[in-house]
Amino acid sequence: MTPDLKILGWTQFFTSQLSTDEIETLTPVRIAEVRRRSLIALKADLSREERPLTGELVATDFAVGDFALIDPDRIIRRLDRRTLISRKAAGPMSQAQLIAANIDTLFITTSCNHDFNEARLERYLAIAIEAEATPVIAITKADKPEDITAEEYAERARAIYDGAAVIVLNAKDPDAFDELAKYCSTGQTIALVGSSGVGKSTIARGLTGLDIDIGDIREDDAKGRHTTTARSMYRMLAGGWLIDTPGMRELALHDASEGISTLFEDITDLTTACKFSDCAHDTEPGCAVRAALDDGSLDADRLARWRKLVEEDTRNSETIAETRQRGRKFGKMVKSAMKVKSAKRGE
Ligand SMILES: Nc1nc2c(ncn2[C@@H]2O[C@H](COP(=O)(O)OP(=O)(O)OP(=O)(O)O)[C@@H](O)[C@H]2O)c(=O)[nH]1
Ligand SMILES: [Zn+2]
Repeated sequence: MTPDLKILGWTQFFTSQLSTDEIETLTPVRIAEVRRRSLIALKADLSREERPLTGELVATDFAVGDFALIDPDRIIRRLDRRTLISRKAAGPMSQAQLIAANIDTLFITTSCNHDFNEARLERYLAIAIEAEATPVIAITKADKPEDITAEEYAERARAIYDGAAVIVLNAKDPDAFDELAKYCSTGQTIALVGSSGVGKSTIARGLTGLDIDIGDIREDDAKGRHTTTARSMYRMLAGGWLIDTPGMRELALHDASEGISTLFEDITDLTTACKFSDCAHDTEPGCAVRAALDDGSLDADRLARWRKLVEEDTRNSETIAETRQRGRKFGKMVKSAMKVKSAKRGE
């Protein structure tokens, strides 16, 4: 294993998954693009090579940012991920779609104006924590704050979660990137999320020196054609990688109960102190959550946001679980129908 692989974001975590045989015969790569029937593999010399998806390998099992092993002709296997960001796909078949793998830091972007919103930040924080990526809150437009000062926005952000660094910046100032750069050095992989207009593309351009538009990659059109071949992995000036895939823009919360528990650790702790284990924190006697509200140690707004987030997560996670269940039943039905057919044909 050559140390050059570090340039791709490779760590001991991935080396430990390889057999001696694999180390001798196969090439580790990072997946830079997932197409319908092939993958674009990024090699340690930074060249890109296409490999067809053959045999058991299907596009839906891969995400941009995954590490895999290839030989001169094929993809051999995907390696276990360190982190994974997925989303709930739109439409009735609400499956989880893989958005990006092995992200170290998620820059949650907002700005010093009406975009700043605790509930929105908490939703992204829960996603980052659940994915096991380090959340960093980047607040742009510090040069023209609205209503309150930039430092006051930073204070509000810091009050949300002490596990996230908060950086206030003017994304149009080249010096602003010094503070972000420490998350972007060789071996590191980042992604940017946030609403339209908060400055994601401005930050991405500053970090890469490339003329890119974050979140602007169109998804497949209704006829299932790929409408774009835009890249999804960009090398940053500091040496790391920025991943921007279709879907990063519409991240919705799902299966993030752990992320929510960590983010709202105070409330999680209170709920375990309620008299009834299925307490709805409503009118039940012995409710520790209500007691905290009453003595002023718990903020009512924060509790309301927690409730909404838990509800959203539960709703979305259920649909995904149900879809999976349906899919499995359908698969079984097809299999048994085929068995009947082949039995009829005397196979
Ligand atoms: N003054 C100031 N303007 C900024 C800052 N960050 C971004 N802008 C401006 O805000 C506008 C939107 O920035 P973008 O980088 O396009 O925002 P985005 O998040 O990529 O938005 P979408 O492309 O719509 O998703 C542009 O005109 C930027 O020049 C900042 O820190 N200060
Ligand atoms: Zn309770």
